[in-house]
Amino acid sequence: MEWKDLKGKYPVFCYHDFAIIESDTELQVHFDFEIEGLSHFNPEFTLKKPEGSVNAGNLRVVREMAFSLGMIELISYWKLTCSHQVIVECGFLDQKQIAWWKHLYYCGLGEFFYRNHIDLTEENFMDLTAIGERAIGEEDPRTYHGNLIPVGGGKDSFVSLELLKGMKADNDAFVIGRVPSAIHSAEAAGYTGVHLIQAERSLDPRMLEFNKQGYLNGHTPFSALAAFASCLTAVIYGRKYVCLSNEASANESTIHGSKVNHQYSKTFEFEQNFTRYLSRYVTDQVHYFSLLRPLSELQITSIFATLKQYHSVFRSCNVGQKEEKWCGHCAKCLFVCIMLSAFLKDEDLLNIFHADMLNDETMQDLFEQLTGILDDKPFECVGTREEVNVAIAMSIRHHEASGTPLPKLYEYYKGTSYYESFRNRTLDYQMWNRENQVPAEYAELIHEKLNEAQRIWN
Ligand SMILES: CC(=O)N[C@H]1[C@@H](OP(=O)(O)OP(=O)(O)OC[C@H]2O[C@@H](n3ccc(=O)[nH]c3=O)[C@H](O)[C@@H]2O)O[C@H](CO)[C@@H](O)[C@@H]1O[C@H](C)C(=O)N[C@@H](C)C(=O)N[C@@H](CCC(=O)O)C(=O)O
Ligand SMILES: Nc1ncnc2c1ncn2[C@@H]1O[C@H](COP(=O)(O)OP(=O)(O)OP(=O)(O)O)[C@@H](O)[C@H]1O
Repeated sequence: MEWKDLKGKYPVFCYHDFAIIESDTELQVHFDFEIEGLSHFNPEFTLKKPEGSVNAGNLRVVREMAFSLGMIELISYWKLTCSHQVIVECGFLDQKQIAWWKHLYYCGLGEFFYRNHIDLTEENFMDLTAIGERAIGEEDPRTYHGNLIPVGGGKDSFVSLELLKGMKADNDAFVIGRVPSAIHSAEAAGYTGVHLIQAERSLDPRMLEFNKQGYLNGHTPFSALAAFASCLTAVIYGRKYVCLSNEASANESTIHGSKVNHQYSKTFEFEQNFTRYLSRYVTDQVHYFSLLRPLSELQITSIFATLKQYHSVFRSCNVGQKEEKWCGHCAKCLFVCIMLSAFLKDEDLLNIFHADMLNDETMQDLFEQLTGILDDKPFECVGTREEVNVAIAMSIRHHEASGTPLPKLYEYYKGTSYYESFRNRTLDYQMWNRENQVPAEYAELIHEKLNEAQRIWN
């Protein structure tokens, strides 16, 4: 279906309402969205409550968070028709908030617009109005403490779990959805029982049905959803810090020379905007930051490569996520394999991935996209072109020093001009991206781990 036709046929999208349904053990938020003339959509978000907790739904902060969660959920339904007018009936937004949400939607849907050839601007893609009231309710009398650690199941969250293990008594791991690798990762790091918080998020099946019929579909900013969901959870559990594992490398755009970034809601720009919004409009008790923000993917991998006890558990592959396996064919699998090849031997890589990707010539296109030989990066959560090249150069040197034959993709790489540019490059363990919001006491933990990794690998 053509986006212009759909936009014309369905001009109005409504966020009618959100309802907090609460029992002694559970808090559920039920949303009501509608594309006028097409359908209502009623997704839900469900969270187990801590034992002995009071009625959270009476708190202003919980109502404001639940409303905001709906503001980010709605984008998955809005994208079916890209309706011009979006009317929010169940909450109030001032002009700054309206601009804030439009910026998030526009950048977070950058890949969706690009791949569907939708040439709208941030000014004209949507007219957002809010005609409801600001959330009211009791103020929260508690003082929050401890860490909530959202876990995705890949190497990055393992590094955060490891960095924060000294504070374990005051930590909770948090997983959205039934993601087996994430649940097993948290468990492997010792987070079980009440310290493993799981949230259920349902997608309205009518949206999935419209997808099948050919309505518009594409990437949505899942990490922005994770930001709101984890902060709501931090409020319910009285946790002060929400410690994400997004890295500096996420800031690089996917499409060369443009701002289109698959990982927009993992960027520092989003993190800063989000924390400002949170403290101004919702709560100043929760501090959302990414613990790994000062680091590159290669630095993170240097730490993860030392955590051998987790090598059989972690899964970074989004394709095989539901079956808890590495698909062995996607950009993320190849990217993680290249990163680890800078530190681990070929047989260790085979044990992890059960696929010999570096000898698989069908991976050459993805390999060229990751290195920058081709202009655009794959639409996946992968690191910068530069660090991919540095990892390959490091691995080639290790192979040559030990007299091990080079895998086919690295043999091919040696014949490209990229090899000449990168052949002597190595990881700078002490590199520290200053664009971060990591509290000083946590930064110290990262420095210690980096030094340890440097001692092991040098
Ligand atoms: C697509 C997505 O975000 N999936 C996350 C979701 O998985 P779920 O099982 O609920 O849905 P899917 O089977 O993946 O999708 C079914 C259809 O529904 C549409 N859809 C899905 C989610 C959504 O928020 N909006 C939608 O419209 C979709 O278009 C399909 O037609 O929840 C899981 C946790 O419960 C996440 O783990 C799933 O994330 C996937 C692994 C995934 O690949 N996500 C990509 C968006 C992705 O690239 N994720 C990045 C984050 C990038 C970012 O900008 O935030 C990453 O994981 O590194
Ligand atoms: N289903 C989820 N539940 C809770 N938090 C999540 C979920 N998916 C992702 N996150 C959060 O977003 C961060 C970034 O996601 P991403 O998938 O890039 O990281 P990862 O799974 O930790 O590692 P990798 O980059 O190797 O996949 C995670 O580290 C985690 O903090």
